[in-house]
Amino acid sequence: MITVDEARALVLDLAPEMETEQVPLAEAAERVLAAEVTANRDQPPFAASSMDGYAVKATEVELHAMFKVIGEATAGQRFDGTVGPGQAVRIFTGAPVPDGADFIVIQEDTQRRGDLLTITDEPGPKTNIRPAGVDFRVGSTLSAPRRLNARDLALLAAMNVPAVPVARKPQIALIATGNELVMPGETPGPDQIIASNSFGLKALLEDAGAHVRMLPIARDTIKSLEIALNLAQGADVVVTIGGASVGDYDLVGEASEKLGLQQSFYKVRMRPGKPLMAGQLGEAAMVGLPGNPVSAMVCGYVFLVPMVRRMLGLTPAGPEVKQARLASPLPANGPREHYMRAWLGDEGLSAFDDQDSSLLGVLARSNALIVRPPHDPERASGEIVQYLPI
Ligand SMILES: Nc1nc2c(c(=O)[nH]1)N[C@H]1C(S)=C(S)[C@@H](COP(=O)(O)OP(=O)(O)OC[C@H]3O[C@@H](n4cnc5c(N)ncnc54)[C@H](O)[C@@H]3O)O[C@H]1N2
Ligand code: MOO
Repeated sequence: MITVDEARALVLDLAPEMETEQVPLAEAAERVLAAEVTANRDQPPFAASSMDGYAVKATEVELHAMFKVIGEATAGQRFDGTVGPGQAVRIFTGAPVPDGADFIVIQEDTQRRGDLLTITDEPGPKTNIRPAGVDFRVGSTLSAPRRLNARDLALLAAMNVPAVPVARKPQIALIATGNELVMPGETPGPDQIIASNSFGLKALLEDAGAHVRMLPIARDTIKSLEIALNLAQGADVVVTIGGASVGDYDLVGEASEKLGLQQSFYKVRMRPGKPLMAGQLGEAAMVGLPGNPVSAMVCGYVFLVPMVRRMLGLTPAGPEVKQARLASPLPANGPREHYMRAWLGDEGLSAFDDQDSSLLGVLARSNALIVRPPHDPERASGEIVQYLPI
């Protein structure tokens, strides 16, 4: 059986690179910027007042100094003249600083009667002027690749960039398999349960930047699986859930091989997630996840999210392994790399007692997966271990 790292490398090899498409800025949130963007203007494009007040000459600023107000500068309409000795221009936040002025006295420090302005409080040394280009200049760049967040979008808008090149969203088709499954909201028969994995995986993969299409549940027959796999055509990645193990009704491998799957690997030395399968199915990459709900989700974090990141051109593709102190001890690990559901709090990491791979409740109460190497010995409280934030 191959290791998790080997399996992830093979999965990443299957991940197709996405082309670039242009999207309007208003639709670019969370998309992956595919090429560096360059500002073609300075911001602010002129020296601007940062306060409401009066533009004067700095050398004339002192308590009780008096000025004649000769005009007004607003945000959007500059004062065209020049501020001379003894003169002031009424100015508002964001307005261009008039020629001849190099200091803004805030209005709270002044008293005005008609055109006569007096400084009534010590203004202090701050000029209240934002130099031209202090935020960014022509040629400033926003680097790529990057997932565009709210802050990036505000900056791009200020740069006057109306549309951006982004990586096309990977299209992922999700196929739940099993005679026992019905959709949430349906009435299950006495031996049936609700298909849950697709919902967790859809949220996880869309959060990573993919577009996910949930296909109808496939039943445990070759024919039904073939129909579902055919419906998945057009997807960049086809993900099946369940039917991956060795039981008589675990037919995903057989059905996909009938359709021409070139298998890359089957089974990984990990827990949960052992019966993972991956390969190339026509134009698409295919990943067959184990059906146990936690196994499917853990494989989502460990393999599918990295795959989406690779397709989007993000680096590193692999999950970010962190380190933290154990708040409670851990038993020795077995031969498989173990991803243990855990809670990371102020005291450190605590693994949940029951790690059975059917327990979604435990997964929902977790915010970390402790990563245990094969044959890791017992660990005491206070020891440092590796974990994935989830
Ligand atoms: N004799 C062996 N039995 C099993 C082995 C093994 O090595 N030898 N491996 C076990 C491990 S580990 C796992 S993981 C599971 C994987 O099984 P499958 O991928 O074949 O999954 P199913 O049998 O179809 O389902 C397992 C379990 O999960 C439930 N399930 C399936 N799909 C969904 C879904 N979309 N939403 C919610 N729950 C789902 C299903 O009802 C079963 O309870 O095999 C072990 N067996
Ligand atoms: O590999 Mo299974 O996923 O341990 O439950």
